[in-house]
Parts: sequence; structure tokens; C-alpha cells
Amino acid sequence: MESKNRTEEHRKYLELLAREFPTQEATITEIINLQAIINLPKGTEHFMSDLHGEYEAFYHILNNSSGVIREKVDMLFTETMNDRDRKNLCTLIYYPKEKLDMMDKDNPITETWAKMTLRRLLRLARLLSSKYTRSKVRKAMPEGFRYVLDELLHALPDEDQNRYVYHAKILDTIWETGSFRPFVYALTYLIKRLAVDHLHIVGDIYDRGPYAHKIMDRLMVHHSVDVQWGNHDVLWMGAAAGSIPCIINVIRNNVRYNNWEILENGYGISMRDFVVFSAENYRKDESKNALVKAINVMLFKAEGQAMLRHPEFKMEDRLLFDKIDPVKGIATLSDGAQYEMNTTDFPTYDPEHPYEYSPEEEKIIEDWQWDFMNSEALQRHMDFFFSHGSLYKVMNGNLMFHGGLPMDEEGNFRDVTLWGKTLKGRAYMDWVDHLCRVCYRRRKLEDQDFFWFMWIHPDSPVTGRTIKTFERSYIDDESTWPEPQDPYYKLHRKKEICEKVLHEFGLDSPQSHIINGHTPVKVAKGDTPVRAGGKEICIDGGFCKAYQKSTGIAGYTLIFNSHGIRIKAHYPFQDIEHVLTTNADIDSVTTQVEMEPKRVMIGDTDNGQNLKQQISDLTDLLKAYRDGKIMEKR
Ligand SMILES: O=P(O)(O)OC[C@H]1O[C@](O)(COP(=O)(O)O)[C@@H](O)[C@@H]1O
Ligand SMILES: [Mn+2]
Repeated sequence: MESKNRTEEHRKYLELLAREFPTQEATITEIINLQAIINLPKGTEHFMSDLHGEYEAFYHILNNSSGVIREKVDMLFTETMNDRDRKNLCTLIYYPKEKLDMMDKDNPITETWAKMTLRRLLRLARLLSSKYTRSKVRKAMPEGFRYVLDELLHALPDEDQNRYVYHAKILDTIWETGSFRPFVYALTYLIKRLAVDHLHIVGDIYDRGPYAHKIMDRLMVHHSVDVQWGNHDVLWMGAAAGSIPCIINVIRNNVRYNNWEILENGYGISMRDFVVFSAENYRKDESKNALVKAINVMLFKAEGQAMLRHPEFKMEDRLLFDKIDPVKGIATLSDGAQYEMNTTDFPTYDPEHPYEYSPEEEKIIEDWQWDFMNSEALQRHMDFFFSHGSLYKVMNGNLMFHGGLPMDEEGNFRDVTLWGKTLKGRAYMDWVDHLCRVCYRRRKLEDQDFFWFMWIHPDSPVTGRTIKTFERSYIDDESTWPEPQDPYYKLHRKKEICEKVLHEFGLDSPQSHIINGHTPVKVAKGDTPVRAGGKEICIDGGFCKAYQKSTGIAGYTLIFNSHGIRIKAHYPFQDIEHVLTTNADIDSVTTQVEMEPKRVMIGDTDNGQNLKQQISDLTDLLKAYRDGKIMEKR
């Protein structure tokens, strides 16, 4: 009975498939196409993490494809071009418009140079396209020049003399019709598009740096990308869903780094009333910034209220704002120890009701909540996190997440009770991912609070530490600042723990890795991104300028192609202007993490498994046509 049902279901499925492939020829063509694809080398995946608003560095690394374009240019042209010319060619590929503008200003571009450059770009595009089917390359081409590009890329010019003449004629026409520039734009776009097949962002796009909104706009037009949520991203989701403690944390993170543009111009969040309120109510006689003093007070009130609403979060020891002496400037921490505070400026503090907002604070907060919830751009960016993102992702043998999983000291997955369910390991991660999605849509008070839990709580998979914003804000004695972390963040340096985590997610291959961010790799202090016998790779390398002193570099990209995994450590990036005038690239150091025992083909990837299934279904369909069980439609 069971198997009869299955046969019946399969037949129905084949009938649906027959709508798309109505004849034997159509079916055979598709089988051949898919067979060809699975025998190509796997496409290149790039991974980046902890971008923290550094749009320019991010954009440059996108443009230079993490340094891969430079490698290919060197590979093809070291014999025939000197170093300077190769660098010039790279800069042209990265920033074609700006580079051509600059060249034109000095000397008009000559026909000879233009044609030589086009030939070089075409050779490069040909090299990069060799890993893809012709159809995929065609789809990757900008529409306007698709036909010409296709002609020029396929059938190599040295195949025969006629081809060569034909290609030369096309180049003549491009020059004569004044299409050189748009053609260079199209070709350089294609080169960049082919150099990276898929991009993973392992969290923390937002905060500290100024232009996270521009990063989001760029990611939203990327051809193939996914995001694993970071704690800062989740904080912004919560703010967009109307959570007041999340909103105030967002404002605080950006006020402290002077990022007005993202708030005001990026998302239309008005800071005016808040600025006026701070100036009128907070003293100027201290070195402390009035805006920071004002936002801190609002934060500890909002967070105190949230803790009181949620005794189940068990955060009593973080209820510290009611235990201050605002006049003497003394804070009492949960262990009873007292510390001098760095300010006594608390104009809105009511000792009877320490967690209540003043009427002015209340009004500002209400307006912000409206702004966040009604910012079209912000809502669009956050929607993208849900359509293209998740808490974790498993792909081609790798497990990606921003932070970690709750563990005990022995390395067992630790139970967490959240919204009525007690779970651990992967089941807990799935539950948290699910709750984020539900809460983002529903947006009731408890839904909003859930995002704040995700930002602040040691049990949150994207945070995993006790956040000490109170101590870091008010107490200069830095011995109170360290934020104890979940045991996971120590244990994940052991190979057997990583293997256990990977196993939990169905990954048992020797070529599996955990890829994460969240804790900056302090290269300057001898730390390395590859740990646990190669099982754990942390790529939080400090795109964030504020952290570059401790990391010593300016970000990592991990590159996983058919030959294996490499890491590129990038050195600090100045700005685009500097690249254009000096051809400076972001220098990078490459480390081979792992070589594949044999070249990885598409058939070996997760997508390859789907394709093989499709081939098998199409083969069944072909048989059904031949046996007369399904009729062809011509
Ligand atoms: O995910 P990240 O980048 O570690 O950010 C979270 C950390 O940021 C902090 O809020 C400190 O921020 P700043 O470095 O900007 O002062 C810590 O309290 C917290 O642990
Ligand atoms: Mn983080």
C-alpha cells in the first residue's frame, strides 16, 4: 500500500515535470546540461564577517574579489606586462568609471590602448568563465552587451584566422561607435561576477563603523549571498520591530561612534529632540559627552524595565541602576563591592522610581519607536536578513554561525528554557531561529523583548557572554569590565569539541569546519584564525577600525574553491581615492588552510546532490515517454 502510494506520487510528480519538459528532446537536452554542470569544478565561495559598517573596505574587497583578481592577472600577464601595468589593469577592473575618468583627464585614451585593454580583459574573462557552463556565463553578462560578449568569449580567437578577423572587427566597431566605456563597464562587471560564485557574511554588518546601510544596499543587489545573523544585526532587527531597549542600544552604539548619517539620512531617524534634550539637561562641565550621558541613563532604565518584565531571564544581578548613589557617585555591583562612578550627572534620576523615564525621555523614545518601525529603508534591510539570512547555515560541509552554542564546562550542550521549551544543541538553534522570525512579524511587547534577550543574554547563540555595559559606562576601574563568556568560547579550540558540534549538524567529513566570527582574532598577540586542528576558523579580523589596534589586521576573507580553503588577511585600507591615484590595493597575506584530497566538482557539493536527483527524475520522465506512460506534447 505504502509503496503503491509512493509510485502514484512519483507519477504525479513526473506529470508536473512534463509540463516543463514536454518532449523527449527537451528532457534529453536538460539531462545533458545537468550532467555537464556536475562535472565542472565547484564554484568559489567567499566568507566575510564582522564588517561593522566599514563600507569602503568591504566594497573594495568585493571589487578585488578578496585579491583573487590580482592573482589571475598575475597568472596570465606576468610574462608580458610589468608590475605597474598589471596594477593599473587591476584598478581598472575594480573601479572602471573612476579609473577611466582619471586617465581621460590626463591624456585622451588612444585606440591602440583601448583595444589592447579590451583584449586583456577578454582573456581574463575567458579564464574565469572556464569554470562555468556557457549558459551560466551568458546569464551573468549585463544584458546590453550579452550577445557581443558571448561572441567574443567563446570560440577562442586563435582557433582560426577567420575567427580572429571577426573578433578584430567587433573590437573596431566597439571603438568606432564610441562604446568603449560601456563595454569596459560590462566586461569588468562580468569579471568580478565570475570571480566569486557565492558570498557568505557571517554576521555583524552593523554598528561601530558608519555605513552599514550602504553595505546592505550592496548585498541586496549581489548575485548570490547569504547572511548568518550577528548580535549587532539582531539588535537592529529588534529595533526595527519596535523594541525600546534595542532601539536605545542602537542609538547608543552609534552616538558613541558619531554615526549620524546612518540614523538620520540612512533611515530617517530624527536625533534633533534628543540632542536638544541632552544639551539642556546634562552638564557641560565634565569631560563626558552629554549625549552619551543622556543615552546611558535611558538605556539602563529601558533595560531595567525589561529585566523586571522577564524574571525568567534570571538577570537580577544585572539590575544595577537602582543601586547607585547618584549624588555621591557610587555604584554597588551584585557582589556588594562598591566603585566610584565617573559621573554624578543624573538629572532625570528618581531614587523612588529609578527605572521610570522622565516625560521628556518618554516622548523621545516614543518618537524613535515610530521612526524605527516606519523607516521604509530599515524595514527593507531587515526583511533581507530574513529572506537571505538565518541563525546558522550548513553548506558544502561547513557550518557557519556568528557566535556559538550554549555548553557546560564539560563540553556538553547545555539546556536552555526559552518560551516554554527546554532545548539544547541544534534543536535550540532551530528554535531560536524560528522565534526570531515569528517575533519579527508579530511585534508584540514580548516579541520585541525577545530581540533584546538575543542581544544581551549569555544564553543567546549570537552573544554568549554577560554584557557589562553598566560597568563599561560608569566605572573607570577596568577590572570590572571583562565579560565572562560561555564555556563554548574556550572549548571550541579543541578538535573533539568542534567535531561534536559538527556532528550535531550532520557534518562528519574530515573536510568539515565551523566558520564563525564574533570574537576578534588578536593576531598582534599571536592568536590565529585557524584553530582546533583546522576544525574551527574564526574570521573576525577587524574590518572594524576601532578594533584594528588589537587585531593588527583589517579583516579576513576565507576562500573555498575546488582546490581547498585559503584565508586572506587584509591590511588596512585607506580609501578609494588612494587606490586610484597610487594603484594601491589592499595588500593581503594568504594562508592555505587545507587542500582537498581531490578537486571538488559541482557533483560533490550540496547543490550537486540536488542536480543528481533532478537527473534521476528526468531519466524517469524519459522512460515514461518511451514506455508510453506519459504522452509527449508537441
Ligand atoms: O559582537 P561584538 O562585536 O563583540 O560586540 C559586542 C560587544 O560590544 C560591547 O558593547 C562594547 O562595544 P564597544 O567596543 O563599541 O565599546 C561589549 O559590551 C560587547 O561585548
Ligand atoms: Mn558579534
